[in-house]
Amino acid sequence: MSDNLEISRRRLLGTMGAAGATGLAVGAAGGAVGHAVLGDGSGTTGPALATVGSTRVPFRGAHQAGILQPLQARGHLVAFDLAPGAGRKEAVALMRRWSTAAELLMAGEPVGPSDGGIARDAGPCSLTVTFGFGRSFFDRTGLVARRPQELEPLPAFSSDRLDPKRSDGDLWVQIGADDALVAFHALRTVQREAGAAVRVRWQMNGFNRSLGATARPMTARNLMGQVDGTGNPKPTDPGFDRHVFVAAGGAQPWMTGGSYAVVRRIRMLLDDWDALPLKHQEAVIGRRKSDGAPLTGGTETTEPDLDKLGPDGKPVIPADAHARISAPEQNGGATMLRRPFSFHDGIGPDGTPDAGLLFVCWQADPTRAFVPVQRKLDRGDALSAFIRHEASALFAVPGGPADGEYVGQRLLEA
Ligand SMILES: C=CC1=C(C)c2cc3[nH]c(cc4nc(cc5[nH]c(cc1n2)c(C)c5CCC(=O)O)C(CCC(=O)O)=C4C)c(C)c3C=C
Ligand SMILES: [Fe+2]
Repeated sequence: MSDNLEISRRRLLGTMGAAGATGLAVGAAGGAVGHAVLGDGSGTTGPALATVGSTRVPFRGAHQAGILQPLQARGHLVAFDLAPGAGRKEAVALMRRWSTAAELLMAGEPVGPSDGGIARDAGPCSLTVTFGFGRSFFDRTGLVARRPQELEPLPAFSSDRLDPKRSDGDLWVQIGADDALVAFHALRTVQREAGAAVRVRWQMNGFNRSLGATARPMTARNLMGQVDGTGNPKPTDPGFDRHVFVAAGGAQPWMTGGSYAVVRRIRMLLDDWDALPLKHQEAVIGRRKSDGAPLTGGTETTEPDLDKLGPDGKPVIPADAHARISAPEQNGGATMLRRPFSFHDGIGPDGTPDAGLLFVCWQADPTRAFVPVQRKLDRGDALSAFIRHEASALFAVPGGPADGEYVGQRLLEA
């Protein structure tokens, strides 16, 4: 492979998160956006509807959907608690109902006679519906013996400002789609199919850039304006599966092919951030804001030179730069797949935006990925002055369902 091809492949993968690692059922593997003249007589052109709408992600496979797919434009994260009196029997019935619904939704089909028709006319729009189990689920269902060690509560970090009502939960559903109505329809359906078995504990709504908004596929930006996602591991990297997915032969066989999701609602202090001069903003991250290239030069995909000193004898990428502190090389190889959504929940009582990042990261073992990295960030990350961790949760996300299975069957019926 030539250098140029290599660079474009890495760029594409950075853009897509981990796109292309799992099959998208329709061949529109994100990015190849066609154009069409809209039929309103205005002469306006736009992405061909067939491209965004028809992209369908398979529900079944080795891993659940919603981990390896490109970031979607809309997301809903919802945690549920089992209702008083509900236990394993109710959980089995619930996961059956939710799995049946998710498979239909991801195929772009209505769900039952009471479907409200919110997504009528739209295709699947890359919809993914992902299910996870929180630590408390195992107490509620009498399955403590099958609770993975990896679900130990996350340690408290000194910078945490966590709201318990918006943290944790027995069950978690992550919904993502490239259309707001399709995502909302999935959310409504999940809520409806929940019936009396569970109660919503918290809900968070997020977004990312829409497919086709940029002239070429690019790594996403967050609400601070930074290119965010560059350093993500790629499915073609050696050890990618080992870092992200639970391997066969572990202590909890039902988690084979699964992953652990850490969810953090991280408020950005955007007024403070925006008041910071560009050079300081770039020093906080260790990368250029314009194109995400490391401060030591090159392009977005150039490896940062963490040893390079400037004329003043100081490291070009400062010692407290976020990208330095979080880099796998600085953390004994700790690697996670970050797949976030931005959020904006209006203006807070203090007049500043209640906005930031719904940080979601995926790993085979949070005690070897999120926890050590966050410990280090907590001690000395220059970004800490501009963010606030407000909610936290950890979920065990089982592998994808095989034909005829529902999600979690290997846990609930083994
Ligand atoms: C504990 C894990 C992490 C949290 C929490 C976190 C929050 C957070 N990050 C940004 C912005 C950027 N992060 C970047 C890189 C990066 N961040 C983490 C981990 C956490 N970030 C890792 C593992 C990495 C990759 C490091 C590497 O591989 O070298 C970057 C640089 C571009 C990139 O690689 O993505 C940005 C920008 C924000 C705004 C934020 C909380 C709101
Ligand atoms: Fe980060």
